[in-house]
Amino acid sequence: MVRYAALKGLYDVDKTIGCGGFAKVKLGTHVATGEKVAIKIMEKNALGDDLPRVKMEVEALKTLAHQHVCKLYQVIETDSHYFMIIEYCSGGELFDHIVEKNRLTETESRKFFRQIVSAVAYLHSLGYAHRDLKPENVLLDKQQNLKLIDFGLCAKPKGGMQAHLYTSCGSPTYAAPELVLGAKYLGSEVDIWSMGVLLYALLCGFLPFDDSSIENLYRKILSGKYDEPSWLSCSSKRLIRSMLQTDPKKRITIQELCNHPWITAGFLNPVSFKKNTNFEKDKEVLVTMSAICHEDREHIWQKLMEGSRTDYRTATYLLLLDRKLRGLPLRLSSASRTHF
Ligand SMILES: O=C(Nc1ccc2c(c1)CCNCC2)c1ccc(-c2cn[nH]c2)cc1OCc1ccccc1
Repeated sequence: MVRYAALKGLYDVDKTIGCGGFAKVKLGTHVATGEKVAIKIMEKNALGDDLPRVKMEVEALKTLAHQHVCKLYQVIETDSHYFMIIEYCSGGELFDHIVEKNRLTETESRKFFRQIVSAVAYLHSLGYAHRDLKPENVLLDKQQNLKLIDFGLCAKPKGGMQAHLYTSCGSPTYAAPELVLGAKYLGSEVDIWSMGVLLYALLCGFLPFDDSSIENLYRKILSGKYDEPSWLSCSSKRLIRSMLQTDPKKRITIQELCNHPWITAGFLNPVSFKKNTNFEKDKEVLVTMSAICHEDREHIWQKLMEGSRTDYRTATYLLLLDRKLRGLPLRLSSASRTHF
């Protein structure tokens, strides 16, 4: 039987490109537009207690729309599987990019780090904390733009960003001292620490706290002591110190980070967390869709607004919008008429 009957006619499925803990990522093609996508496949009964993470990720990604957050186009749920149709990031992991170049220059690091800060500032402005920021969760698209992935651990505390979280999660190597201690913590503050580890990895090519034994790793994190290689500039060292601050109350905040001299050096303006992608109403895209499915534009837009934001119609709209933003002609296969 066709392995993924639920995708038939909607997405062509190609090779597997990644296997995470409870998910497999395959390359795919959105049939109606011919656009490439990533298909994250999760087997329900293999998810176990990871099931809430999937629901958390879907809910978060449905809300989030930012140029540096990996876009969710569609969610298909069957009795046995979840399929998440996600933005194609052919640049692979930022981690591989760093390893390949040994380490990045200050200018290159700044370009990537500004994009991370912009994405995290946007998350925090909506009351979300990622809580699992690490190089493996930062992908690059074809234009070397950064895309944050894996919102399975992101939290939107009920009491807003000042409410304390307790679940210890994420990977120890990037975990802040208060997380390691199992103390109560603020999602926003642990994200700043993880971004400090990320910035260190960009500039140095290795991690500030690393040890094969988990006890030694924890001891190093709690000490807050790490090497400062000779090639680090003074301003880089100052910025990293302000992020890898063991006392979360003394740690730099996301707002201060957006305006930090190291971040703004060479740029005209501080990092803004304004997203430049909205779910804005695009006439040309709606005209293209209405030509195929013989519905008028308003009716299509209405259904898009009312829909769950994770159906084939939404995927088609967003992928056409992406094509337009890349200056490509809008095209739809007439066979797709029956699907939205
Ligand atoms: O599009 C994604 N990945 C991806 C696509 C194309 C290519 C590569 C990678 C690099 C490998 N050579 C072929 C080119 C892609 C998109 C989203 C997600 C994703 C979003 N939430 N969770 C996962 C994961 C993705 O991948 C995982 C991956 C696979 C191989 C290496 C690096 C990364």
